[in-house]
Amino acid sequence: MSNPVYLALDVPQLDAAKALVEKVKGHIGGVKLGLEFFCAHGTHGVHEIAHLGLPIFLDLKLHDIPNTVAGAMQSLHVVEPAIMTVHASGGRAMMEDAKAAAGENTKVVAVTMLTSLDERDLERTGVQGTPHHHVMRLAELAQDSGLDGIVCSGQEVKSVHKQWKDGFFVVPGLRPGGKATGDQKRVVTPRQARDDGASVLVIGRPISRADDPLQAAREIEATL
Ligand SMILES: O=c1ccn([C@@H]2O[C@H](COP(=O)(O)O)[C@@H](O)[C@H]2O)c(=O)[nH]1
Repeated sequence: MSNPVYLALDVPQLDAAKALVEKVKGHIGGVKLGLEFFCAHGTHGVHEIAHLGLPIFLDLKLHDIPNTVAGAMQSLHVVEPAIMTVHASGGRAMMEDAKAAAGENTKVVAVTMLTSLDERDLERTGVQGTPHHHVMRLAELAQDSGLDGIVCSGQEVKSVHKQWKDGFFVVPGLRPGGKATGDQKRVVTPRQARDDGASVLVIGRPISRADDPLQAAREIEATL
């Protein structure tokens, strides 16, 4: 089985980002580039990281009207990402159009509820119910919209996997035992998420901010 760990490369300098990937590359399965990286380096930066030879997950969490999101997906064909994200709360038409506009080798997955939020945060945005209920509802919508899978926390992935047998599940908010959670609220260990059905494990700061990123990546790999 290939390594499910995608390193979240939330590093502003391109040279530092490339050096980090070179260092840990034998112990990860892919690289996740998000807003911080893309706003600083755009498609040029994505190409530079892609040249290092690992699959690219472009996590831009697109959320706009269907026509705009479809246009953005088309513009991003040039970087041929293996995985891309849109927000499930953008609705069915937006997700359908995003999938139709994506490159044929790109999996499109929908962010359900950010792992930095808990039930109280949900309530404050006017949504009633538990995170579990909210994620299950948005997962069903993403599936009905023809997407490949969703992004959810490790606390929901087991239930989602039962409901959507062949779905592709991306799980961030992962912390090896005892590591600082920072801004993440719905957290599990990488091993727990993998055992519960995650297809991709997104891990950033536990590797990128470790005193020794290579050792941190090796230790995580050894738990899987
Ligand atoms: O719900 C979500 C969706 C995306 N993310 C992204 O994953 C990484 C997590 O980084 P850590 O340093 O391991 O916390 C980050 O790039 C987020 O943008 C998420 O955390 N939660």
